[in-house]
Amino acid sequence: MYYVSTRNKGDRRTASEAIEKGLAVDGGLMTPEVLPKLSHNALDTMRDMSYQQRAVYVMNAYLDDFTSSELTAYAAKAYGGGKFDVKEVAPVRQVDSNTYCLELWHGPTCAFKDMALQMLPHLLTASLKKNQETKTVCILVATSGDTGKAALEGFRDVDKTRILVFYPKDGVSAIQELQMNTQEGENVGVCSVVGNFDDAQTGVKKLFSDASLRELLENMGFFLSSANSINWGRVLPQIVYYISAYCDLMREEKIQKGDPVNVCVPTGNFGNILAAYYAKEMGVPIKKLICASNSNNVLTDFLKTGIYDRNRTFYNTMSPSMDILISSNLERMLFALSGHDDAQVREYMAQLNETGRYEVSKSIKDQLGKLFASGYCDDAQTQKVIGAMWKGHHYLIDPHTAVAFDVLDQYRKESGDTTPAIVVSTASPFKFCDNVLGALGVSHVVEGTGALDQLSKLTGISAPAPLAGLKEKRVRFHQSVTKEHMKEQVLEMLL
Ligand SMILES: N[C@@H](CCOP(=O)(O)O)C(=O)O
Repeated sequence: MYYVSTRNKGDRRTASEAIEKGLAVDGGLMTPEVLPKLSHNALDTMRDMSYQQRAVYVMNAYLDDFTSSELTAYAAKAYGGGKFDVKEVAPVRQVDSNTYCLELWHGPTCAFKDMALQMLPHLLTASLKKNQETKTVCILVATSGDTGKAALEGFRDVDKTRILVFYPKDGVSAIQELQMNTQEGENVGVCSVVGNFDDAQTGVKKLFSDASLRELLENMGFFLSSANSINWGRVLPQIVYYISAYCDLMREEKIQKGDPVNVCVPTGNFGNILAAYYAKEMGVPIKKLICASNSNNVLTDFLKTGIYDRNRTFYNTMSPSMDILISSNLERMLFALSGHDDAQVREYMAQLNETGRYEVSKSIKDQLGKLFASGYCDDAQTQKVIGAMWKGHHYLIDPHTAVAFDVLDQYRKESGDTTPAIVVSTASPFKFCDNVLGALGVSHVVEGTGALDQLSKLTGISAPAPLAGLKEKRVRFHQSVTKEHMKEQVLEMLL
């Protein structure tokens, strides 16, 4: 199978080339030329498999230049060896008669990004070898909180890699910031950017297209790649957990093979819900893809109207990982729904770049309407949902997950659709303990890591070990730059 740029189908690469480079040279996103379909007995076959085995089964269909035994070794390292605090890796928990929660935060950094960023380093380093790459890969990451830490942890001290993370100053939670700034490892760097996530992400994308930087780095023995979901190696492992969740529900006899389910995904950069779309296209009976946003509701409006317009107020919310107005992975969706019309995608992206706005064709709009439902939830409502979930179900959820539960509720009320739904839970509530405590009615929240103990005491639930251990960690990174100075920062961090 080959991968093509969403902006130029003529740019055709193997899987290992797509993963190694992260982004196409024209700024497009490398995307499978053809989506593989699950065979008619694939779900039955995977039903009784472990998460690791399912990951190999699914990834095999996409990665022609990797062998099954290579993928088996990566899956064992990524998801085994005690890296996840539950043996199921991505457990599905029943909340009520037709609502399930897919918990994706049992990994080393307590967010769903671990599901892909424990795998990507194996895929990327193998890709370097397969393509006889001698230079060191310099991975640039823009993060609104979760990707950064997961990427740092995944690539920490990985041979032939350097990783540099940019996050928005004042745009991540206190725990997220501490997780990143205390990161250990010889090949890591972290820096805040004055501005919001879009500033950081646009800044990183500019660095990718900066020919003089590329040349300079080449002379220093480096080349650039990405650990954001623009890299196909990030999206692929995320497809696995949707298929796995469906298999778990079959195994638990909550559903029969073929029964439809809805999925509700809190998303900002569109990578997580895009992975659910690919799972659906492969043959998982997903009926509606429900896209949940916070007050940065650019995706809600887009999916309802076909008009993408980022010219609006940017809000810093209590679900910061979704504080995004330029949603990178939508580009892959447009490529799929336009029938791989690279010229059309180029045109939309040029308009987005120049005016901050584009309107998709009627055909794309109609397809979006059939595939997706969308909604958003503000901070006040997010707090209420966290409180109600704890009171009603004794289930502690983080603000992003609360946004998804609320949007699912809105969808059900509006549509009357009672299809069993899987809500995607993207982060441990302890990552956002200050806001979670507030939602549970605590008026005096202790500063810093003390809030972890406070939440633990209040709920009787222990903080995940990697977060509880933050107290002992030394803060290593303090740098902050304006978006105009990110290039200098990259060079400085590499020296
Ligand atoms: N929510 C993300 C933003 C970056 O998204 P990604 O899917 O491209 O990694 C974060 O937590 O950093």
